[in-house]
Amino acid sequence: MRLHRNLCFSVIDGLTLIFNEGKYADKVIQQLLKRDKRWGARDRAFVAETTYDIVRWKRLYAEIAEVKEPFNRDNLWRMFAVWATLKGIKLPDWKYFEKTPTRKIKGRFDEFSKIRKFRESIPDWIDNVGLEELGEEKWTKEIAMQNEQADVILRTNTLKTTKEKLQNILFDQGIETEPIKGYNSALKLVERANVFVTDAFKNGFFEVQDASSQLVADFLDVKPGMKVVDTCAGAGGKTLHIASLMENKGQIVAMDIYESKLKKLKVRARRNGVHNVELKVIDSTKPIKKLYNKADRVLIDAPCSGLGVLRRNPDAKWKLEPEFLDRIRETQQEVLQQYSKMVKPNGKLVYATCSVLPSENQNQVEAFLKSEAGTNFSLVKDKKVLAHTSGFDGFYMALLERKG
Ligand SMILES: C[S@@+](CC[C@H](N)C(=O)[O-])C[C@H]1O[C@@H](n2cnc3c(N)ncnc32)[C@H](O)[C@@H]1O
Repeated sequence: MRLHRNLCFSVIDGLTLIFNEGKYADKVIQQLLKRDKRWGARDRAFVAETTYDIVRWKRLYAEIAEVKEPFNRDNLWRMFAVWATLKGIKLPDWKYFEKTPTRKIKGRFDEFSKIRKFRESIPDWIDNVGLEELGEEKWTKEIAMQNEQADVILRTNTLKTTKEKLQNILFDQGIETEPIKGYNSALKLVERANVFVTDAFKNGFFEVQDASSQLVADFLDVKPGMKVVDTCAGAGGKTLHIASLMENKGQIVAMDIYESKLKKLKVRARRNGVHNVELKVIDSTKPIKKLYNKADRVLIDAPCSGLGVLRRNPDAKWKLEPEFLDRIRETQQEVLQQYSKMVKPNGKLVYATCSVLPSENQNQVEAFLKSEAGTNFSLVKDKKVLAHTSGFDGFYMALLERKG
Protein backbone atom coordinates (compact mmCIF):
# COMPACT_ATOMS: atom_id res chain seq x y z
CA MET A 1 0.00 0.00 0.00
CA ARG A 2 1.21 3.51 -0.85
CA LEU A 3 0.42 6.34 1.53
CA HIS A 4 -1.14 9.46 0.00
CA ARG A 5 -0.33 12.74 1.62
CA ASN A 6 -3.80 14.34 1.61
CA LEU A 7 -5.45 11.20 2.99
CA CYS A 8 -2.89 10.94 5.80
CA PHE A 9 -3.35 14.64 6.62
CA SER A 10 -7.09 14.07 6.88
CA VAL A 11 -6.51 11.25 9.35
CA ILE A 12 -4.24 13.45 11.49
CA ASP A 13 -6.83 16.27 11.42
CA GLY A 14 -9.54 13.83 12.44
CA LEU A 15 -7.47 12.44 15.31
CA THR A 16 -6.82 15.97 16.59
CA LEU A 17 -10.56 16.59 16.81
CA ILE A 18 -11.30 13.23 18.43
CA PHE A 19 -8.46 13.11 20.94
CA ASN A 20 -7.98 16.77 21.78
CA GLU A 21 -11.41 18.28 21.29
CA GLY A 22 -13.57 15.41 22.55
CA LYS A 23 -15.49 15.06 19.26
CA TYR A 24 -17.22 11.77 18.45
CA ALA A 25 -15.26 9.57 16.03
CA ASP A 26 -18.25 8.68 13.83
CA LYS A 27 -19.22 12.35 13.39
CA VAL A 28 -15.64 13.42 12.67
CA ILE A 29 -15.21 10.68 10.08
CA GLN A 30 -18.51 11.63 8.42
CA GLN A 31 -17.16 15.18 8.07
CA LEU A 32 -13.73 14.05 6.83
CA LEU A 33 -15.31 11.98 4.10
CA LYS A 34 -17.02 15.06 2.70
CA ARG A 35 -13.68 16.83 2.22
CA ASP A 36 -12.78 15.82 -1.29
CA LYS A 37 -15.32 14.79 -3.89
CA ARG A 38 -12.58 13.16 -5.97
CA TRP A 39 -11.89 10.49 -3.36
CA GLY A 40 -12.91 7.03 -4.49
CA ALA A 41 -14.25 4.19 -2.34
CA ARG A 42 -10.72 3.04 -1.45
CA ASP A 43 -9.59 6.51 -0.37
CA ARG A 44 -12.67 6.90 1.80
CA ALA A 45 -12.16 3.47 3.32
CA PHE A 46 -8.52 4.37 4.07
CA VAL A 47 -9.49 7.57 5.91
CA ALA A 48 -12.30 5.93 7.89
CA GLU A 49 -10.53 2.71 8.79
CA THR A 50 -7.16 4.28 9.64
CA THR A 51 -8.78 6.87 11.88
CA TYR A 52 -10.84 4.19 13.64
CA ASP A 53 -7.76 1.96 13.98
CA ILE A 54 -5.69 4.65 15.65
CA VAL A 55 -8.61 5.57 17.93
CA ARG A 56 -9.05 1.89 18.83
CA TRP A 57 -5.36 1.36 19.59
CA LYS A 58 -4.68 4.78 21.14
CA ARG A 59 -3.18 3.56 24.39
CA LEU A 60 -1.00 0.88 22.81
CA TYR A 61 0.27 3.15 20.04
CA ALA A 62 0.94 6.05 22.44
CA GLU A 63 2.98 3.74 24.70
CA ILE A 64 4.96 2.40 21.75
CA ALA A 65 5.50 5.89 20.31
CA GLU A 66 6.39 7.22 23.77
CA VAL A 67 3.95 10.13 23.55
CA LYS A 68 1.50 11.47 26.13
CA GLU A 69 -1.83 13.32 25.96
CA PRO A 70 -2.70 15.98 24.98
CA PHE A 71 -1.15 14.91 21.67
CA ASN A 72 0.35 17.58 19.43
CA ARG A 73 0.55 16.97 15.66
CA ASP A 74 4.06 15.55 15.92
CA ASN A 75 2.82 13.05 18.50
CA LEU A 76 -0.03 12.05 16.20
CA TRP A 77 2.38 11.53 13.29
CA ARG A 78 4.47 9.29 15.57
CA MET A 79 1.39 7.24 16.41
CA PHE A 80 0.55 7.12 12.71
CA ALA A 81 4.07 5.80 12.03
CA VAL A 82 3.47 3.06 14.64
CA TRP A 83 0.21 2.11 12.91
CA ALA A 84 1.89 1.94 9.50
CA THR A 85 4.94 0.04 10.78
CA LEU A 86 2.84 -2.60 12.53
CA LYS A 87 0.76 -2.99 9.36
CA GLY A 88 3.94 -3.50 7.34
CA ILE A 89 3.34 -0.36 5.26
CA LYS A 90 6.48 1.28 3.86
CA LEU A 91 6.85 4.82 5.19
CA PRO A 92 7.46 7.49 2.54
CA ASP A 93 10.35 9.93 3.03
CA TRP A 94 8.19 12.71 4.46
CA LYS A 95 9.65 14.83 7.24
CA TYR A 96 7.09 13.44 9.72
CA PHE A 97 8.59 9.99 9.41
CA GLU A 98 12.25 10.95 9.66
CA LYS A 99 14.06 8.82 12.23
CA THR A 100 11.13 6.46 12.74
CA PRO A 101 12.66 3.62 14.80
CA THR A 102 11.08 0.69 12.95
CA ARG A 103 12.85 -2.06 14.90
CA LYS A 104 12.22 -0.43 18.25
CA ILE A 105 8.51 -0.12 17.40
CA LYS A 106 8.27 -3.85 16.75
CA GLY A 107 10.21 -4.64 19.93
CA ARG A 108 8.00 -2.41 22.08
CA PHE A 109 4.90 -3.93 20.47
CA ASP A 110 6.05 -7.42 21.52
CA GLU A 111 6.81 -6.18 25.01
CA PHE A 112 3.47 -4.39 25.55
CA SER A 113 1.49 -7.22 23.99
CA LYS A 114 2.23 -9.31 27.07
CA ILE A 115 -0.02 -7.10 29.23
CA ARG A 116 -3.76 -7.13 28.49
CA LYS A 117 -4.54 -3.46 29.22
CA PHE A 118 -1.82 -2.42 26.74
CA ARG A 119 -2.37 -5.20 24.23
CA GLU A 120 -6.11 -4.51 24.08
CA SER A 121 -5.58 -0.79 24.51
CA ILE A 122 -8.03 -0.08 27.32
CA PRO A 123 -7.96 2.20 30.37
CA ASP A 124 -6.95 0.50 33.64
CA TRP A 125 -10.37 1.01 35.19
CA ILE A 126 -12.24 -0.71 32.34
CA ASP A 127 -9.82 -3.62 32.50
CA ASN A 128 -10.42 -3.89 36.25
CA VAL A 129 -14.23 -3.75 35.93
CA GLY A 130 -14.24 -6.35 33.13
CA LEU A 131 -11.95 -8.66 35.07
CA GLU A 132 -13.96 -8.32 38.27
CA GLU A 133 -17.32 -8.92 36.58
CA LEU A 134 -16.53 -11.52 33.92
CA GLY A 135 -13.43 -13.25 35.29
CA GLU A 136 -10.02 -13.61 33.65
CA GLU A 137 -10.83 -16.07 30.88
CA LYS A 138 -14.08 -14.57 29.58
CA TRP A 139 -12.89 -10.97 29.86
CA THR A 140 -9.61 -11.67 28.04
CA LYS A 141 -11.48 -13.23 25.11
CA GLU A 142 -14.29 -10.68 25.13
CA ILE A 143 -12.15 -7.55 25.09
CA ALA A 144 -9.98 -9.05 22.32
CA MET A 145 -13.10 -9.60 20.20
CA GLN A 146 -14.38 -6.09 21.01
CA ASN A 147 -11.28 -4.75 19.26
CA GLU A 148 -12.06 -6.51 15.97
CA GLN A 149 -13.78 -4.66 13.16
CA ALA A 150 -17.51 -5.47 13.16
CA ASP A 151 -19.28 -6.97 10.15
CA VAL A 152 -21.97 -4.92 8.45
CA ILE A 153 -25.35 -6.55 9.15
CA LEU A 154 -28.68 -5.60 7.60
CA ARG A 155 -32.18 -6.24 8.92
CA THR A 156 -34.72 -6.93 6.21
CA ASN A 157 -37.79 -4.74 6.52
CA THR A 158 -40.43 -7.45 6.11
CA LEU A 159 -43.13 -4.77 5.70
CA LYS A 160 -41.68 -4.13 2.24
CA THR A 161 -39.78 -7.20 1.09
CA THR A 162 -38.42 -10.63 2.01
CA LYS A 163 -34.86 -11.57 2.92
CA GLU A 164 -34.46 -13.56 -0.30
CA LYS A 165 -35.78 -10.75 -2.51
CA LEU A 166 -33.55 -8.22 -0.74
CA GLN A 167 -30.55 -10.45 -1.26
CA ASN A 168 -31.26 -10.55 -5.00
CA ILE A 169 -31.90 -6.81 -5.27
CA LEU A 170 -28.60 -6.04 -3.54
CA PHE A 171 -26.76 -8.61 -5.64
CA ASP A 172 -27.98 -6.84 -8.79
CA GLN A 173 -26.51 -3.61 -7.36
CA GLY A 174 -23.15 -5.33 -6.85
CA ILE A 175 -23.52 -6.05 -3.13
CA GLU A 176 -23.17 -9.65 -2.05
CA THR A 177 -24.78 -10.76 1.22
CA GLU A 178 -25.34 -13.98 3.11
CA PRO A 179 -28.03 -15.04 5.59
CA ILE A 180 -27.03 -15.79 9.19
CA LYS A 181 -28.35 -18.99 10.73
CA GLY A 182 -30.58 -18.31 13.73
CA TYR A 183 -31.28 -14.66 12.84
CA ASN A 184 -34.56 -14.46 10.92
CA SER A 185 -34.22 -11.17 9.09
CA ALA A 186 -30.45 -10.68 9.01
CA LEU A 187 -28.12 -10.48 6.02
CA LYS A 188 -24.35 -10.09 6.38
CA LEU A 189 -22.34 -8.15 3.82
CA VAL A 190 -19.64 -10.38 2.32
CA GLU A 191 -17.50 -7.27 1.69
CA ARG A 192 -17.88 -3.83 3.24
CA ALA A 193 -19.86 -1.39 1.07
CA ASN A 194 -21.67 1.89 1.52
CA VAL A 195 -25.21 0.49 1.57
CA PHE A 196 -26.80 3.84 2.40
CA VAL A 197 -26.47 5.02 -1.20
CA THR A 198 -28.45 2.09 -2.63
CA ASP A 199 -32.03 2.41 -3.89
CA ALA A 200 -32.92 -0.53 -1.68
CA PHE A 201 -31.99 1.53 1.38
CA LYS A 202 -33.73 4.68 0.12
CA ASN A 203 -36.87 2.59 -0.49
CA GLY A 204 -36.79 1.29 3.09
CA PHE A 205 -36.11 -2.36 2.26
CA PHE A 206 -33.57 -2.68 5.08
CA GLU A 207 -31.90 -1.02 8.04
CA VAL A 208 -28.33 -1.52 9.22
CA GLN A 209 -28.60 -3.27 12.59
CA ASP A 210 -26.27 -5.71 14.31
CA ALA A 211 -27.46 -9.31 14.54
CA SER A 212 -27.50 -9.32 18.38
CA SER A 213 -29.63 -6.19 18.41
CA GLN A 214 -32.08 -7.98 16.09
CA LEU A 215 -32.72 -10.57 18.79
CA VAL A 216 -34.33 -8.04 21.13
CA ALA A 217 -37.60 -7.40 19.24
CA ASP A 218 -38.00 -11.17 18.73
CA PHE A 219 -37.57 -11.63 22.48
CA LEU A 220 -40.47 -9.24 23.16
CA ASP A 221 -42.88 -11.72 21.60
CA VAL A 222 -45.13 -9.10 19.96
CA LYS A 223 -48.23 -9.90 17.90
CA PRO A 224 -50.16 -7.76 15.37
CA GLY A 225 -52.80 -5.67 17.15
CA MET A 226 -50.99 -5.31 20.46
CA LYS A 227 -50.22 -2.10 22.34
CA VAL A 228 -46.44 -1.89 22.76
CA VAL A 229 -44.41 0.79 24.53
CA ASP A 230 -40.76 1.22 23.50
CA THR A 231 -39.59 3.34 26.43
CA CYS A 232 -36.01 4.16 25.39
CA ALA A 233 -36.62 4.23 21.65
CA GLY A 234 -33.82 6.60 20.61
CA ALA A 235 -33.68 6.79 16.83
CA GLY A 236 -35.82 3.66 16.72
CA GLY A 237 -33.70 0.73 15.56
CA LYS A 238 -35.81 -1.66 17.60
CA THR A 239 -39.07 0.27 17.20
CA LEU A 240 -38.93 -0.29 13.45
CA HIS A 241 -38.22 -3.98 13.92
CA ILE A 242 -41.16 -4.28 16.34
CA ALA A 243 -43.40 -2.53 13.79
CA SER A 244 -42.47 -5.02 11.10
CA LEU A 245 -43.09 -7.98 13.42
CA MET A 246 -46.52 -6.44 14.19
CA GLU A 247 -47.18 -6.09 10.44
CA ASN A 248 -48.07 -2.43 11.05
CA LYS A 249 -51.13 -3.50 13.06
CA GLY A 250 -51.74 -2.34 16.61
CA GLN A 251 -50.02 0.57 18.34
CA ILE A 252 -46.45 1.34 19.28
CA VAL A 253 -45.66 4.24 21.60
CA ALA A 254 -42.01 5.20 21.11
CA MET A 255 -40.62 7.30 23.95
CA ASP A 256 -37.31 8.90 24.79
CA ILE A 257 -36.05 11.82 26.86
CA TYR A 258 -34.50 13.36 23.72
CA GLU A 259 -36.83 14.82 21.11
CA SER A 260 -33.96 15.04 18.60
CA LYS A 261 -33.64 11.25 18.59
CA LEU A 262 -37.37 10.74 18.11
CA LYS A 263 -37.24 13.12 15.14
CA LYS A 264 -34.76 10.77 13.48
CA LEU A 265 -37.11 7.90 14.22
CA LYS A 266 -39.89 9.77 12.41
CA VAL A 267 -37.78 10.01 9.24
CA ARG A 268 -36.81 6.35 9.44
CA ALA A 269 -40.42 5.25 10.06
CA ARG A 270 -41.52 7.07 6.92
CA ARG A 271 -38.82 5.39 4.85
CA ASN A 272 -39.71 2.00 6.35
CA GLY A 273 -43.45 2.41 5.61
CA VAL A 274 -44.24 2.15 9.34
CA HIS A 275 -47.61 3.71 10.20
CA ASN A 276 -48.39 2.58 13.72
CA VAL A 277 -45.87 4.52 15.82
CA GLU A 278 -46.77 7.41 18.08
CA LEU A 279 -43.83 9.47 19.37
CA LYS A 280 -43.77 10.79 22.95
CA VAL A 281 -41.02 12.81 24.59
CA ILE A 282 -40.56 12.01 28.28
CA ASP A 283 -40.40 15.53 29.70
CA SER A 284 -42.10 14.69 33.01
CA THR A 285 -43.61 11.63 34.71
CA LYS A 286 -46.97 12.43 33.10
CA PRO A 287 -46.64 10.51 29.81
CA ILE A 288 -45.47 7.46 31.76
CA LYS A 289 -48.26 7.60 34.34
CA LYS A 290 -50.87 7.89 31.59
CA LEU A 291 -49.79 4.49 30.35
CA TYR A 292 -49.79 2.65 33.69
CA ASN A 293 -51.31 -0.86 33.29
CA LYS A 294 -52.02 -0.26 29.60
CA ALA A 295 -49.33 -2.05 27.60
CA ASP A 296 -49.31 -5.64 26.37
CA ARG A 297 -45.57 -5.30 25.92
CA VAL A 298 -42.97 -2.87 27.25
CA LEU A 299 -39.41 -2.68 25.96
CA ILE A 300 -36.75 -1.04 28.11
CA ASP A 301 -33.71 -0.81 25.86
CA ALA A 302 -31.85 0.87 28.68
CA PRO A 303 -29.08 3.45 28.45
CA CYS A 304 -25.83 1.64 29.31
CA SER A 305 -22.04 1.72 29.22
CA GLY A 306 -22.01 0.32 25.66
CA LEU A 307 -19.33 -2.17 26.70
CA GLY A 308 -20.85 -4.69 24.29
CA VAL A 309 -20.50 -2.48 21.22
CA LEU A 310 -16.92 -1.19 21.37
CA ARG A 311 -16.29 -2.63 17.91
CA ARG A 312 -18.64 0.01 16.52
CA ASN A 313 -17.71 2.82 18.92
CA PRO A 314 -14.03 2.39 19.74
CA ASP A 315 -13.81 5.94 21.12
CA ALA A 316 -16.24 4.96 23.89
CA LYS A 317 -13.22 3.36 25.62
CA TRP A 318 -11.76 6.82 26.08
CA LYS A 319 -14.99 8.71 26.72
CA LEU A 320 -16.49 6.41 29.37
CA GLU A 321 -15.81 7.27 32.99
CA PRO A 322 -16.31 5.24 36.17
CA GLU A 323 -18.70 7.90 37.53
CA PHE A 324 -20.84 7.60 34.39
CA LEU A 325 -21.05 3.85 34.86
CA ASP A 326 -22.21 4.35 38.47
CA ARG A 327 -24.82 6.87 37.40
CA ILE A 328 -26.10 4.78 34.52
CA ARG A 329 -26.55 1.76 36.80
CA GLU A 330 -28.80 3.93 38.98
CA THR A 331 -30.77 5.08 35.93
CA GLN A 332 -31.19 1.46 34.82
CA GLN A 333 -32.83 0.51 38.12
CA GLU A 334 -34.96 3.67 38.09
CA VAL A 335 -36.33 3.02 34.60
CA LEU A 336 -37.05 -0.61 35.50
CA GLN A 337 -38.95 0.53 38.59
CA GLN A 338 -40.94 3.22 36.77
CA TYR A 339 -41.53 1.88 33.28
CA SER A 340 -42.52 -1.62 34.43
CA LYS A 341 -45.71 -0.01 35.76
CA MET A 342 -46.91 0.42 32.18
CA VAL A 343 -47.21 -3.36 31.73
CA LYS A 344 -50.77 -4.62 32.10
CA PRO A 345 -51.62 -7.82 34.01
CA ASN A 346 -50.38 -10.86 32.04
CA GLY A 347 -48.34 -8.49 29.88
CA LYS A 348 -44.61 -8.82 29.23
CA LEU A 349 -41.52 -6.68 29.66
CA VAL A 350 -38.09 -6.91 28.05
CA TYR A 351 -35.11 -5.26 29.72
CA ALA A 352 -32.13 -5.05 27.35
CA THR A 353 -28.69 -3.43 27.18
CA CYS A 354 -25.72 -3.44 24.82
CA SER A 355 -23.37 -4.10 27.72
CA VAL A 356 -21.63 -7.31 28.77
CA LEU A 357 -21.36 -6.35 32.46
CA PRO A 358 -23.57 -8.40 34.82
CA SER A 359 -23.93 -5.28 37.03
CA GLU A 360 -25.89 -3.60 34.22
CA ASN A 361 -27.71 -6.78 33.22
CA GLN A 362 -28.82 -9.77 35.28
CA ASN A 363 -27.97 -8.01 38.57
CA GLN A 364 -30.37 -5.19 37.68
CA VAL A 365 -33.12 -7.66 36.86
CA GLU A 366 -32.50 -9.58 40.10
CA ALA A 367 -32.61 -6.36 42.14
CA PHE A 368 -35.85 -5.37 40.40
CA LEU A 369 -37.50 -8.73 41.06
CA LYS A 370 -36.61 -8.46 44.75
CA SER A 371 -38.03 -4.93 45.03
CA GLU A 372 -41.65 -4.00 45.68
CA ALA A 373 -42.29 -2.98 42.05
CA GLY A 374 -40.96 -6.36 40.92
CA THR A 375 -43.12 -8.57 43.13
CA ASN A 376 -45.76 -8.80 40.38
CA PHE A 377 -43.21 -10.03 37.85
CA SER A 378 -41.40 -13.27 37.18
CA LEU A 379 -38.42 -13.96 34.94
CA VAL A 380 -39.39 -16.03 31.89
CA LYS A 381 -35.89 -16.23 30.34
CA ASP A 382 -32.79 -14.19 29.70
CA LYS A 383 -29.96 -14.23 27.17
CA LYS A 384 -26.38 -13.09 27.73
CA VAL A 385 -24.74 -12.48 24.37
CA LEU A 386 -20.97 -12.11 24.35
CA ALA A 387 -19.18 -10.93 21.22
CA HIS A 388 -16.49 -13.63 21.41
CA THR A 389 -19.02 -16.48 21.49
CA SER A 390 -21.64 -15.05 19.11
CA GLY A 391 -19.41 -13.18 16.64
CA PHE A 392 -21.78 -10.21 16.99
CA ASP A 393 -22.27 -7.38 19.48
CA GLY A 394 -22.40 -8.02 23.21
CA PHE A 395 -25.99 -7.74 24.45
CA TYR A 396 -28.25 -8.73 27.31
CA MET A 397 -32.00 -9.26 27.25
CA ALA A 398 -34.43 -10.50 29.89
CA LEU A 399 -38.10 -11.33 29.37
CA LEU A 400 -40.30 -10.76 32.41
CA GLU A 401 -44.00 -11.48 32.77
CA ARG A 402 -46.48 -9.64 34.94
CA LYS A 403 -48.78 -11.90 36.91
CA GLY A 404 -52.53 -11.69 36.24
C1 LIG B 1 -29.61 1.96 24.05
S1 LIG B 1 -30.20 3.50 23.59
C2 LIG B 1 -31.62 3.12 22.63
C3 LIG B 1 -31.39 2.53 21.30
C4 LIG B 1 -32.68 2.33 20.51
N1 LIG B 1 -33.68 1.63 21.29
C5 LIG B 1 -32.45 1.60 19.21
O1 LIG B 1 -32.76 0.42 19.12
O2 LIG B 1 -31.96 2.24 18.28
C6 LIG B 1 -30.91 4.11 25.06
C7 LIG B 1 -31.82 5.31 24.89
O3 LIG B 1 -32.35 5.64 26.16
C8 LIG B 1 -32.56 7.03 26.20
N2 LIG B 1 -32.71 7.39 27.62
C9 LIG B 1 -31.78 7.74 28.54
N3 LIG B 1 -32.35 7.93 29.75
C10 LIG B 1 -33.67 7.68 29.59
C11 LIG B 1 -34.79 7.72 30.47
N4 LIG B 1 -34.67 8.04 31.75
N5 LIG B 1 -36.01 7.42 29.95
C12 LIG B 1 -36.14 7.10 28.65
N6 LIG B 1 -35.13 7.07 27.78
C13 LIG B 1 -33.91 7.35 28.24
C14 LIG B 1 -31.38 7.60 25.48
O4 LIG B 1 -31.66 8.87 24.98
C15 LIG B 1 -31.15 6.56 24.39
O5 LIG B 1 -31.78 6.95 23.20
